[in-house]
Order: sequence, then C-alpha cells, then structure tokens
Amino acid sequence: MNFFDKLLVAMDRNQSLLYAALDPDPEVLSGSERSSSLRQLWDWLPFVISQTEELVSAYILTLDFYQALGIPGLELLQHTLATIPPHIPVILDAKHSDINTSTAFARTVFETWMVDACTVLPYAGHEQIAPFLVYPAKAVFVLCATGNPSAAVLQEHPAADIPFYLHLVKESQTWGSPEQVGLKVGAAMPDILAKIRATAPERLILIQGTWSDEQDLAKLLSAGLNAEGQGLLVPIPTELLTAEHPSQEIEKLRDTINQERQRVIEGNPTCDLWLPNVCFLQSDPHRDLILQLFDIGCIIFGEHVQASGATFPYYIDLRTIISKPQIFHQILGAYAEILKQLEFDRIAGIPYGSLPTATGLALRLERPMIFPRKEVKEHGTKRLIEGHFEAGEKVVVIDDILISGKSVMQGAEKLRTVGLHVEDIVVFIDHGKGVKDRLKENGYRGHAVLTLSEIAETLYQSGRIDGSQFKLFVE
Ligand SMILES: O=C(O)c1cc(=O)[nH]c(=O)n1[C@@H]1O[C@H](COP(=O)(O)O)[C@@H](O)[C@H]1O
Repeated sequence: MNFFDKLLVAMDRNQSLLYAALDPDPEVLSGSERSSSLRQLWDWLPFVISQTEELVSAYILTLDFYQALGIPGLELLQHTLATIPPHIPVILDAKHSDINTSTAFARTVFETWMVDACTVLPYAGHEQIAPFLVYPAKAVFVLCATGNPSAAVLQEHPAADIPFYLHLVKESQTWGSPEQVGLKVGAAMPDILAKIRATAPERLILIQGTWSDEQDLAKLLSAGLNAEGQGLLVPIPTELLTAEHPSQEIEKLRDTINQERQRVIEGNPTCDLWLPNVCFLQSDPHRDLILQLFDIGCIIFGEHVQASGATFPYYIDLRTIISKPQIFHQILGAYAEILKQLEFDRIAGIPYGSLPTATGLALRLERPMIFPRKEVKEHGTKRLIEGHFEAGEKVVVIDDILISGKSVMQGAEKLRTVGLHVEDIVVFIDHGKGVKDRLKENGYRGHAVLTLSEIAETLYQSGRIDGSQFKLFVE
C-alpha cells in the first residue's frame, strides 16, 4: 500500500488528522518531569506510541535529534521505527541531502529505514527531489513556509501579493502527484496557510509547530482544511506528549479538531450540479493528472484553429509533457493500463506529437515500435513506415487527442496499406461528440484515458477554472 492510501486508512481508522512527533529532544524532555537519559528515551518513545497509536494518523521522527545522540541515537531510531505499528505511516523529518547525495539518502530513508515519507528542501529544484519520487509508494513533503520571523523576507519576496512561497507551491505541483508530493507549512501563519490551500486545494499539508490556544487552532484549521474537512496533518503539541497520561488530552484535541472539520464540511456544500461528495484525498490518478496537466499549461484558453479547420475557444497541448518527466511517467502509466488489456504485436506512434509517448510505452511494455511517416523523404530509404514489421502483424496505434479522428485514421491507414492490421487506437483524451463512433465506422476501436468532459468537471470542481470557462468546454 502506498503512503497516501496508508495515511487515508489510518485517518479513517483513528478518525484523526493528528500526528505525533517521536523526538528525543533533550530540551523538551528536560522541561518535563521526564528525564532525557538515553535509557529513559528507550522507554519513553514506546510509551508515547502506546498512548497514541489509537489517536494518530501518522508518526514523525526528526532525524537530527537521533543523529545528535551519535551511534546510540541511530540505534534508538531503528528501535523506535520497529515499535511503530505497521499500519501507521511514518514520516522522517530529514530535510537533508544535496543534489549529489539525494539518491543515496533516498535509498537509506526508503529502503533501509523503510519509512513512508520524508520531508525535503526545495531550493535545489526537481533534480534533488526526483530520487525520492522514483519510489512510487513513497511521498515527500516540500518545506514551503515557516513561521521564523526572518524567513518572511525570503518567503514573501518579491511582494506580498506574489510571494515566493506560492511560486514554490506551484512549482512543486509539477514535481509529482498529490499522492507523492505534499507541502510543509508552519502553524503560526493562518493567512499564509489559507493562500497555500487556495493555490493547492489538492495537496496534503503537514503543519509544523503549534498554536497558542483553541481560537488559534480554529483559525489554523479553517485556513488549512480542504473543502472536505481533510488534507491536513496536525501535530500533537509536545507538552501533551510529555504529560504523565498523554492519551486523555490528545483524545480531546482530536475531538476538537473533528468538530472543526465538521463545521468546515457543513460550510462547504458540494456543488449539486453533478458532484457526489468526492473526497479530494481519495486516490484518483486521473484527477491528479488533470490538475497537473492544467498546472503545467497544457490547457490553454483563447480562440484556436483546430486540425479540422474549426475554431475552438481552447487548445489542449500535450506536447509539453515530455519536459515534465514525473507527469510524463504518470501519463505513460495511464496509457499502459489500457494497452495491457489489448492484444498486439507492435506499437505505432502518430508523428510528431505521439512519438515520444509511443517510445515510452514501447520501452515500458517491452514491445517493438514502428511509426508511419508524416511525409515520405525524397532521399534515403524513402520508407512510409519506420521500423521493422511483418505484414499481417497486429498494431496498436497511439495518439494524443481524438477530435475529429482524422489525423489518427490517416496514420492508421498508412499502416494498413503495408499489410498491418490496425483495430485499436489508444489516445489520452477523447474530445467526445461521437468521434469514437466515427472510428468504429472505419473499423477501429477507440480507447481513451480521459474524456474532455471529465477534464472540465475536475478542473471546475477543484477551482482551477470558473463557470464560464467550464461552459466553453461543454458547449
Ligand atoms: O489541431 C488540433 O485540432 C488539435 C487541437 C487541440 O486542442 N489539441 C491538439 O493536440 N490538436 C491536434 O489535433 C489532432 C487531433 O485532431 P483530429 O485529427 O481532428 O482528431 C491531435 O493529434 C493534435 O495533434
């Protein structure tokens, strides 16, 4: 089970958005009645787990506190990890590593310590985060805003209405799906949290730090919860964790948070036009993909002439996906799910837009690829079809979008003229309006990952487009 699903199950099971920090922080412990000797830490950390395992949805371990204790600290880390019940996800707060070390560090975190997620620093860009994201079942939380007073000068640069932290949020949205990339935000800044939530309604936000009273907690929750009363991971204040009997107070806190969640849900009735009460956090790979495609600018508004000669008030440009490896990878995964159901000898991409996709699929599924040329060269081999094939073989054709269906059928016809059998055409987006029937009339079965109406509904539901833009799609 991946991190995200494990978290959802734990949230549901314990009805909780709380996490407990299992940190051997000498300062915290020396202020309590508990002592911080190593021996006592070995007892205290399992005690906290036993007091909270029915009340939290995750545990967080801050690597620095363990490392500061030297070799015994790392042994304590292993001991603590082994004590956590396996159904509760573990996040390592370890904003470590540099570009040249993140591959090795990600391996240690996810393969040796086997934690479910890790916090990361975003300043070195996607290259540094990517080694963590190659583990599809794991996740990262990108640090985007802290409450340190002197951080404001960086976070809010160049101006409060276009702050750097929102730029960071938007950039990290392109790094990975909401299941794999969450955000980490300081607790003391409800205004900033609200802006981050508005920019990233689909992301999980890990709250760092604490609040001063119940009123502050309510502000934090109303700023950070999504419309379904979810999407936040809230820390248990350390004074509760170090109390003599932590569970009672923690249970009260959990219930207070749940009441606030209820208020948020009641204050946000879902649109009854077409929507069931869909939870943002529920795993829906198509939803993730649609939001990411929008965020990287694949869906453009404005009058655009189409291949068919018609003019539409929008254009869907999937060609840019090749420059976003994480998204491209997910798109290939979605195509692959369809291809796995089909029988074929070779994969054919329609030039130019779909050649990278067909290549990615051929490599991923380990199947041979060919392609029909757009224009036959006047020199060289003068081939119509590039790549090796035998007449009589079955070919599945890959294209990006079906609008009138003309482009893909022209490509498929070229394959047919050399004796190849083409029945299945797989695209990413089906524009609708009967195009699949047109394919059928010409002897092809059309398969699509997404429909245009599904895209429009998701974008509208998530607040990415307004009602008038939604109408442009459906009309
Ligand atoms: O040119 C287009 O019509 C077009 C519109 C659009 O919004 N997005 C888009 O990618 N296209 C291109 O149009 C082709 C499909 O158009 P049809 O031949 O009408 O099905 C796709 O393969 C794209 O190359």
